[in-house]
Amino acid sequence: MELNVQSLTHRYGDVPVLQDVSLTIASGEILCIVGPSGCGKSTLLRLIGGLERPDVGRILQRGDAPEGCLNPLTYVFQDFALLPWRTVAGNVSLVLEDHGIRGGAADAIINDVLDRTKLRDFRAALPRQLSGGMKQRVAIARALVVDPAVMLLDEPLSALDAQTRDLLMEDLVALWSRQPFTAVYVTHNLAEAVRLGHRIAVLSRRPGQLREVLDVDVPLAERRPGDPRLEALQAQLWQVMKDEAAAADQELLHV
Ligand SMILES: Nc1ncnc2c1ncn2[C@@H]1O[C@H](COP(=O)(O)OP(=O)(O)OP(=O)(O)O)[C@@H](O)[C@H]1O
Repeated sequence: MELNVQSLTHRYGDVPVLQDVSLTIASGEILCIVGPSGCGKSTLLRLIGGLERPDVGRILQRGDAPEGCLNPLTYVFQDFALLPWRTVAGNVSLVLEDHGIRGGAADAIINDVLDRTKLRDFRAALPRQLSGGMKQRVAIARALVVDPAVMLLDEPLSALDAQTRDLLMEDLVALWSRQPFTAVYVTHNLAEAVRLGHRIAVLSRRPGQLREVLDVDVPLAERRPGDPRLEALQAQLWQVMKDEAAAADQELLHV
């Protein structure tokens, strides 16, 4: 399924947050959204996911969701948002229960997704027993279990240390390589964007306007930390963002 974001403009009270943002997210593509702090990245994701309605503009979903898709759009948040009293398998199964899928049919789907996210040995663990990286794997498994048409990820790795972030990025690439998914991935981390995005959309400071969309021509599976092609792209991104980030920083200081 392709997403077509058309001329989104949004404000909260007197504060304009997004200004005339248009984007297309192709089926099977990971689009990263970067931009200075407070420029409206999370707002854009919420509008795309239908959690809020834009003041102006619209989001069109084109094409069919995958066969077996239970929810066309699913979220992965920075803070994992797991139910602490449910096991790993229990957190992942919740949405299946909501759809009336139980017993053997549910087990087969859960086992598959736990295998794909390297969680099979942890199915009976509770969230409090897990590291941050494992908790986020559970959140990713919970998002994948509905076979979404599009995954919406809001700073999913920001709460994790650098090594864990790197492992999770490898896992996301492996997941995508095995079974490509469509994703919109918000991050303030440019290294993450060049590692995971097929394209990277750069927003200006608030109100966020689309400054540039860069293609990352290196195949996902070939991307490694320290790759000079990715570092050059990251430098190019920073060049686009630098003045905007500095201005956004000043705004925050003087509020
Ligand atoms: N529900 C809301 N009500 C009022 N203002 C809001 C609401 N949500 C966000 N804002 C404001 O809108 C602006 C954009 O917020 P948003 O979280 O979308 O930006 P962001 O780019 O994701 O920020 P960050 O990089 O800091 O996470 C900010 O000024 C924020 O304070």
